[in-house]
Amino acid sequence: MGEAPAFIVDDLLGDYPNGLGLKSKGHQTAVDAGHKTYVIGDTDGESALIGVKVLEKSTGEWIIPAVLGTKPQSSKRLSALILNGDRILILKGGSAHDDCFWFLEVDTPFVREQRNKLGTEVVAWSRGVVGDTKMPIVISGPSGVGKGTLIAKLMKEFPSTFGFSVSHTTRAPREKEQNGVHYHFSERSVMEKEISSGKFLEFASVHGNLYGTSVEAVEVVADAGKRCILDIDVQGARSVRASSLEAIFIFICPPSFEELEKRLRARGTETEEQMQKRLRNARAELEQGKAPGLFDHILVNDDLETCYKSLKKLLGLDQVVHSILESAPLLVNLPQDHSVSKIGQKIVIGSKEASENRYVTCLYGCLSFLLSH
Ligand SMILES: Nc1nc2c(ncn2[C@@H]2O[C@H](COP(=O)(O)OP(=O)(O)O)[C@@H](O)[C@H]2O)c(=O)[nH]1
Ligand SMILES: Nc1ncnc2c1ncn2[C@@H]1O[C@H](COP(=O)(O)OP(=O)(O)O)[C@@H](O)[C@H]1O
Repeated sequence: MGEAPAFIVDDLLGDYPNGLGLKSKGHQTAVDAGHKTYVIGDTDGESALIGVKVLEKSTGEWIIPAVLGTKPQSSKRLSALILNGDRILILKGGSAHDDCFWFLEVDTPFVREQRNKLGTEVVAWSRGVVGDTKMPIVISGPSGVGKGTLIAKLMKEFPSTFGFSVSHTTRAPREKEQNGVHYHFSERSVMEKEISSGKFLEFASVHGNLYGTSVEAVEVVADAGKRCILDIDVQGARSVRASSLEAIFIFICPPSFEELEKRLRARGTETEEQMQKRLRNARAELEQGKAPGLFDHILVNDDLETCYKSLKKLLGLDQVVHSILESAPLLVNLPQDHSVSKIGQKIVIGSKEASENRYVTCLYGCLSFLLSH
């Protein structure tokens, strides 16, 4: 294989006029996206985290954007590449495999929505994941339909494959629920503050309480190399659909409304008043769940074992001998001295320290490394 054309984005900084406050080149990198230039790196010389500044090219105005998501620690050597015109892949030289590449969303539907909501420039970080991470699974359905039961069965049968996204909620814990396992139980004022600081991928008010999926909840599962399961309501599913997190959306229906009420009563976790509220909301949720375009699959949970079998089938698990982690990801630490370029659908990371280029296939939010020869 010949030498891939290397493109080190740091080189771009040489093209900038003086007086832009840019520091030593390796600590920063600049990428053009439409009529804006994003300068990423050590932007104030003080923070230990990677900063972002945006240059509006038509006016020459610098903007400090609102930054959502967990910011990466700064690095001595950064390079970057724009993907699909809406997100920037950032590589941190000399970093460990679990910290070496990140995505900065600059114009995805999620960022655009946040920009409209906040009325300011917005960017959003997400950590890249090495390995063949499959798409997260979003499971929705009315209270008492059996979402938790089905998810528990899946996690029990495939413990090394699936990880549960532990949501935050302001509702009180039920008797057997553990903080940090079933939910992160939170005060409303704390959660509201965290919502405005951009901690959540999505959030919604459900049955009178706040519920939200933090960016970290999904990252923890991905970092463990597992496939993430989200148990969220229909509003949450809609937000995830609008975000750049690609997922499979499954809606669980009861065989009848009477059966739903029976299950909810038999579970015995709600007061009569709460139960009535959940049943009222169930009617609307069932209608929204069946609306076209939101859910990829609708399963009726009549007989539990039959429904569980159907769930496994649509997740491609029905034939699987229990060793999902067959192909262990090839873990590499990104060398300090590297270059990055895009050739067709492939992203090529060239390394002067290694004799060969490392070929990387880019899936969204996930890079799987394939060594080339
Ligand atoms: N949007 C959103 N909904 C959530 C989240 N976590 C849980 N939910 C939903 O909130 C609703 C109430 O959940 P919960 O109080 O545990 O009651 P249950 O559905 O009766 O088990 C359910 O529809 C959940 O799917 C979250 O992080 N975001
Ligand atoms: N297919 C089923 N048939 C009968 N009962 C079920 C079935 N699926 C779940 N259940 C029971 O219904 C109740 C509600 O299930 P749960 O998983 O807590 O629902 P959700 O998480 O959707 O609120 C639980 O007591 C559970 O044991």
